[in-house]
Amino acid sequence: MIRFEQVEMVYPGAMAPALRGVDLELPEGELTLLVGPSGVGKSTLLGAVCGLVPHFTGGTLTGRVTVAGRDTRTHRPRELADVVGFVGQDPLAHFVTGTVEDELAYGMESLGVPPPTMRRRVEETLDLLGLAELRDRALGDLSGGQQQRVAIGSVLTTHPRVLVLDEPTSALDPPAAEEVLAVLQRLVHDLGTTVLLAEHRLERVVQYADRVLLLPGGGRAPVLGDPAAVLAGSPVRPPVVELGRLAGWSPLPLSVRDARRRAAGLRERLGEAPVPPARRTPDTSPVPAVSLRSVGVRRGRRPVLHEVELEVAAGEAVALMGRNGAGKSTLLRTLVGMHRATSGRVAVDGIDPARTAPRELLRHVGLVPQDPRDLLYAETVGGECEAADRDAGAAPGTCRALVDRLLPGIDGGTHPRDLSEGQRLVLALAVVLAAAPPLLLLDEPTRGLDYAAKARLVAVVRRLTGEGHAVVLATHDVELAAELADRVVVMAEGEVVADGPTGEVVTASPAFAPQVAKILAPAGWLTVPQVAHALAPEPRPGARPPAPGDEPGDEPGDGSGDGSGDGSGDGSGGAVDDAPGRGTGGAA
Ligand SMILES: Nc1ncnc2c1ncn2[C@@H]1O[C@H](COP(=O)(O)OP(=O)(O)OP(=O)(O)O)[C@@H](O)[C@H]1O
Ligand SMILES: Nc1ncnc2c1ncn2[C@@H]1O[C@H](COP(=O)(O)OP(=O)(O)OP(=O)(O)O)[C@@H](O)[C@H]1O
Repeated sequence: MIRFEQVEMVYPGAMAPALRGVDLELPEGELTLLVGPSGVGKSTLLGAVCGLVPHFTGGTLTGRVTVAGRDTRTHRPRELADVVGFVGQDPLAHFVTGTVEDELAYGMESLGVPPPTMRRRVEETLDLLGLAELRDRALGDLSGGQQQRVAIGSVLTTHPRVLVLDEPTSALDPPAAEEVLAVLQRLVHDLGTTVLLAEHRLERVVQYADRVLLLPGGGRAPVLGDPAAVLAGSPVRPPVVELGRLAGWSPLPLSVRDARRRAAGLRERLGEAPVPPARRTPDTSPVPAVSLRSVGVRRGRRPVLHEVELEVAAGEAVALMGRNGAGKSTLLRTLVGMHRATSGRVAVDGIDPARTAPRELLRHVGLVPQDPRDLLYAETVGGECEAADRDAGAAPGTCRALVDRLLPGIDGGTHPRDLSEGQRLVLALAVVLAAAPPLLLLDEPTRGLDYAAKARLVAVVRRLTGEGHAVVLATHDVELAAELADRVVVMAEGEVVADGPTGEVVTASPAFAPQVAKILAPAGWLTVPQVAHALAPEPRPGARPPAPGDEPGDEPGDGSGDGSGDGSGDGSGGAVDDAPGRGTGGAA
């Protein structure tokens, strides 16, 4: 159905091809999961299937890509629209109408679907994606996850034979992600739709995949095959596979269910090993990093936050979780003064952010927004980093060093617009981390990040909390919350509905539980590094067990720091083989 013949793609002005030697065929009626390190070329490959590459991006595509027999280089995206539906990484950029309902209908209108059919499909899709209440809403006034749902819905209504989706669940809350994936699987099984989907959070998707297509990077050829077989040799692996490797299970499990069936022996081995206690809550400094008292916030005329109470101490890492539209981003934006509280009191590092000049505010708090583009203004990565160092009064080179540490191989001359999703996020993170304000706010900070980059981010943030910085992150990534947060705050409908130690909150609901917690329940393990540490045959003298959030090899005094040392520097995201769980005495 989708065929690549010796495909190579070079972007304008690029030194090296973004794709090389892709020669394979994806058969009809299967769900293929596209995986690989950040910046390796996944979006480029998807773009070549729907024609955006090279028609809209420019550059030179050699070889041939055909979809249902049509050559995507000689057919423009419009001429492929009756066959291929595409959901991109940035929904807002692809929206063509103003409201939710219009957007769901637009694709069908352009394909000439009869009005009664259109009406029926719009209603079905509104229900399917939980959008019924939002049908008249302006697209720009939706939360990130709500926008992503609309983007997916607008493509589903056209019933394409081929569906191409780029990280389609990256902004979705865990239950919504499951629903979307179940819908895609039903299309594949019932209608024979061909689905090609790129995703970093393999723990969410791999059990739905018929095949996995791996772009390993570093000049190695793509690998297409059975999911378990491909992931066994893949540089990117979900926690369930990491745990399987650690325990020596063969074949490797792909789902929590498979793993649970095999976990008896591992449970026994772990036996009496103490589950590491939650990290010591840091001493409360006289000035809390965040203090919200009965805070209410409106957006437009809509009340969005109600009576929010929240206190975050210096040195704490707090994860905000909760459904799409619950108010997480609004809360973070309120903490940097972008929204003014209509009631209650907001204090950040002792000041009211809505009444503080931006320059002064920078010294107290920094936000990495949900869309990192909102933070980036310079023409090049290098320029952005220099400006960040200047604004923050940091030593020259600070920001650039952070970029290299999080994701090696990003060229300083690249325009931020031309970065891959993960590369751009890393740049925005580095800009804010370079300033190292007392309070760091991260809104969904893992989109586009491979496991290795995520682990390095955890290490960087951990070091900052260790130095007394407070971190609040809004995230749907339950694995990240388990690794990074001391505390989890759950929001619903603009209110705080739960607030407690990570281990307690995430295991209280299957929606928030990380894979390891599900596999080894009722014991309290949350992450692979914790389990690896407990199994390590000879713990070094004086080594403490890792707490949630610690990265392998990031123990005090161990000097191995960020677990990198991978930098292949080829722009392929390089860091391919240091995912969490390695180097911890993996007693497989
Ligand atoms: N429009 C463009 N112009 C120039 N270079 C680009 C452009 N788009 C992407 N690139 C480069 O091509 C490479 C592959 O990017 P791509 O977005 O395909 O990666 P990806 O695997 O999807 O990454 P991620 O996991 O971060 O989403 C990157 O090095 C990126 O900087
Ligand atoms: N500009 C706006 N005008 C009016 N309402 C808005 C606006 N932006 C967001 N909202 C609404 O405010 C509510 C909270 O949105 P917010 O972005 O804070 O949610 P969130 O918890 O961050 O969601 P997500 O997980 O999807 O990112 C949602 O119902 C959203 O539709």
